[in-house]
Amino acid sequence: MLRNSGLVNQKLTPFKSLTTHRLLTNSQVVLSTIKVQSRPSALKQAHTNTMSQLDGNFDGLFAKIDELKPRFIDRLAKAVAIPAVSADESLRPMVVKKAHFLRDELEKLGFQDIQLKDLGVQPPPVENPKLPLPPVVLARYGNDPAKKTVLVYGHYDVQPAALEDGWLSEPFTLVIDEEKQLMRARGSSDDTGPLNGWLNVVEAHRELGLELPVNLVGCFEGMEESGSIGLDQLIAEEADKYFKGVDTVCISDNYWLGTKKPVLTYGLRGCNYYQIIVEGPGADLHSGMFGGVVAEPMIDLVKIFSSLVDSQGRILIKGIAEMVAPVTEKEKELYEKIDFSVEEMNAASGSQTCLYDNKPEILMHRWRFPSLSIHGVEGAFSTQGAKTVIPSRVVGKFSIRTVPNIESAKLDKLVIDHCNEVFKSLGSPNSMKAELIHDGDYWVSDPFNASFTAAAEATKAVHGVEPDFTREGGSIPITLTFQTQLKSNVLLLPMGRGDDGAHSINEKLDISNYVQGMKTMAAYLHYYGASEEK
Ligand SMILES: C[C@H](N)C(=O)N[C@@H](Cc1c[nH]cn1)C(=O)O
Ligand SMILES: [Zn+2]
Ligand SMILES: [Zn+2]
Repeated sequence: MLRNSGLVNQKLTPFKSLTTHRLLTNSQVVLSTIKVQSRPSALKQAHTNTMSQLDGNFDGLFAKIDELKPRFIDRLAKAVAIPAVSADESLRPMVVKKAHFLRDELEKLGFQDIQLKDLGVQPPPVENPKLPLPPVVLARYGNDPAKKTVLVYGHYDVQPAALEDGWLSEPFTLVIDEEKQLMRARGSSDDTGPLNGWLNVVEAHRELGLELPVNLVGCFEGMEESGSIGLDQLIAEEADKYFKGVDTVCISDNYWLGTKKPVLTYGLRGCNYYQIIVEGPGADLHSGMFGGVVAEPMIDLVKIFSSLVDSQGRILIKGIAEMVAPVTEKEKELYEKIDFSVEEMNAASGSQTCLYDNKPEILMHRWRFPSLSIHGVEGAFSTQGAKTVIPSRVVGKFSIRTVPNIESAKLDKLVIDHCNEVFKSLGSPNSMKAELIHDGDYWVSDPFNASFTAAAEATKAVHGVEPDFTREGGSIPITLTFQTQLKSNVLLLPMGRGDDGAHSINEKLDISNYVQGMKTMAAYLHYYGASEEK
């Protein structure tokens, strides 16, 4: 049943299927080692020819994308209907099912050499030691040595979602809001919509009988929302095999900063995710009988939690601030030029809870300072009502978003030592273990290369404006691995808006962002294919 609380006069349509119903620090060093090679003139000619197939104008291609919109929405509806939540062990079969769905779609679209790469079982910490990791789906479209090769990455897993969290409709049913012209479902923006975008771009070319201007290599994973476990190794193994010849990498898995201006992204924060396990009594206890008599794990956990961060968002763990790269004068100028406002920030959070009252501070705290977030407690009473229980075992979850020049291993040691010291100071008879669940490094790149230029041209062709160049507060753990292992540039080309509600309730993708996003992807491939440099 659709729940429509809070919105009046809203037309809701559950979608029926058509057929069935750093500024530069670490990466600067890496980039300086990438050689820009001139391509032989015959190859340049080939690229110019594919570009000239369009006669320098995208009208036909864009019109085809517009025409195929219902089919593309249908593909998205089918994809989001599979609850591929990588963080929920019980839903792992659904993640695998979505990989199979993706393979079938790729097959139908004529992709070649489709492979489902097995990554083995999930390493600890994990409840089920035999839990299989979902496969990485590899596919290519075209293998013409005269063309450049673009690797497109996306993830088909999603964050958890439940109607009772406050969704207006079933999270795994695509609902079209006709009035707002948006599509609501978990994964619509992060990242099923953008991933589908690449498939749709291929379909539009096929329908037009238009040759793709580049060779496409698809790399689609099912563990991004859980730290991309296993993918680093696969990329290292396939760098000179499946990924041989890749000229550049394009990732569409982040968001515009606000709601109006398209952006291209050259930086991400990293994410180190930890858990604190506190164990005490042999079973959950009656607080009337045992309260004040036994040491309560939840009280110890709350004490440790409160020692991590203050209410102004300042991290209290010693040694972290010292690792953060200092802000430079040149850098400060950049923030002023970005199109963003405190009001947009408040609108996106649905509140007036922003800790800063000016754009540069907001942007710096989102992009270039670390943050520590406390996410939740496993094992604690969390439903409605007033249960008088003492939980016997609680697992607290928190993560730190990392930035240049935080060293991941050093951070882990600082965090775990801190938790051990605080717990020791409590004098509790309970036991406590603090550990890393997964990590992924930050990435900051140089946006002055052919791929970013092509994306800027594509943005101009679709939206009529120059994009802003932004960094992203979120993380895509595998980005730096692509850059270093494939010795290639990486471009982040977002499709959705800053208010899409990724990871939140009522995640959505505006229909215009889906359609314009695909046009931008398509034009990007044409501009990049025709460019003279990598
Ligand atoms: C930006 C991207 N779409 C995203 O949401 N990434 C996740 C990845 C993650 C999950 N755990 C650790 N990293 C994120 O930034 O939370
Ligand atoms: Zn994502
Ligand atoms: Zn995400």
